[in-house]
Amino acid sequence: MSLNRQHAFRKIYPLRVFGMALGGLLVSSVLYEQQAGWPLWAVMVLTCLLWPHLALLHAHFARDRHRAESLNLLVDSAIAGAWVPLMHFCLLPSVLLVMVTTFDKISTGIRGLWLRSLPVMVGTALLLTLWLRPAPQWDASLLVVLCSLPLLIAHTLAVSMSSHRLIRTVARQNHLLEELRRMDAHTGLLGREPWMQMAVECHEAFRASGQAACLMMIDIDHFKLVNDRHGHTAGDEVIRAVGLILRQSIRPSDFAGRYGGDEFAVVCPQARLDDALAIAERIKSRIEAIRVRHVPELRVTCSIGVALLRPGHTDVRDWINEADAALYHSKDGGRNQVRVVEPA
Ligand SMILES: Nc1nc2c(ncn2[C@@H]2O[C@H](COP(=O)(O)OP(=O)(O)OP(=O)(O)O)[C@@H](O)[C@H]2O)c(=O)[nH]1
Repeated sequence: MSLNRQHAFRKIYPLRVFGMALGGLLVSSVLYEQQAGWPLWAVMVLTCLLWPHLALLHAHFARDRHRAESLNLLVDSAIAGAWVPLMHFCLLPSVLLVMVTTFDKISTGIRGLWLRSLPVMVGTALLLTLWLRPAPQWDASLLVVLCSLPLLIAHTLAVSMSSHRLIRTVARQNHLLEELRRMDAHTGLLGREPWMQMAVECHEAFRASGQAACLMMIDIDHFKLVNDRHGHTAGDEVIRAVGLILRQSIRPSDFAGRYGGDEFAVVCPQARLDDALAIAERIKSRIEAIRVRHVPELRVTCSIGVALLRPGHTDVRDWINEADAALYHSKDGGRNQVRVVEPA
């Protein structure tokens, strides 16, 4: 049983005190209009003013507080049902009490609670009707209408506010889920597909408005050896460190993704080749400085290929291929370097 469910009664307590007090105002107006005797006034004090505190004590001292609070909620329904015949079926307050109590059950989110509460409410109303046989007095005076308003307004406001909160929470969580779906969990960089999507958009912007951009492919050198010599845990730490370095080395407008196992890709929109080369050199030297805990002798380098977006790149694949070709030149040239393929 979750801690939250066990402590829900504390959250319900002030709402019950407030709601029952407004219900008490409504019931009192009917009792006043119908010139009820003291026993009914005593029942009103017990059910509307004392009951919320008794419910708190009941849940607080129960072994299973969630179960006790569920029972309290059913007692709320029994009270609402009882007041229908006790108010001689006065239409407006009766409907209001029944509706508010039922909506409250639905809004607890406890599965089937409102359905279980209905027979309790109807049963109590029926029993008291059979016992007391009250003569119906359907009409509500202006005083009763006025005394219904606080409960009606407060309940509508409370329901709207809680739906508003719920909608905002769901929207926030959806946004977070979408972010997580786009991210590579290991490095905090974009996953390959979302990165590719953004690269396509950048390529389209270039075709539409000639907006310059550079792309770099980054591959860790001899990473298989890192794994073989120092173990996969050390390899994983290197991958994580490279992810962090990329995030810290690029400009806010750039975006970096994990392209494959030990291969990363960065797009720098509105960057000239010189700007991109400066970023690439920064990344290269920061990767050289990586040190892994427990493996002080481990040294890491990377090779980087950079390509400027050109009209000859008919789609994003051409652009990536050119950066890849530059990366292979860098590997062939002895690794740990940044290369650009000079356009033919
Ligand atoms: N520890 C770890 N290893 C990975 C991960 N992803 C890929 N690898 C390993 O990275 C290695 C990549 O090796 P290769 O692409 O063959 O090349 P390399 O050893 O880096 O050599 P060069 O690229 O030619 O310098 C493979 O052995 C993969 O198993 C990962 O997330 N963690």
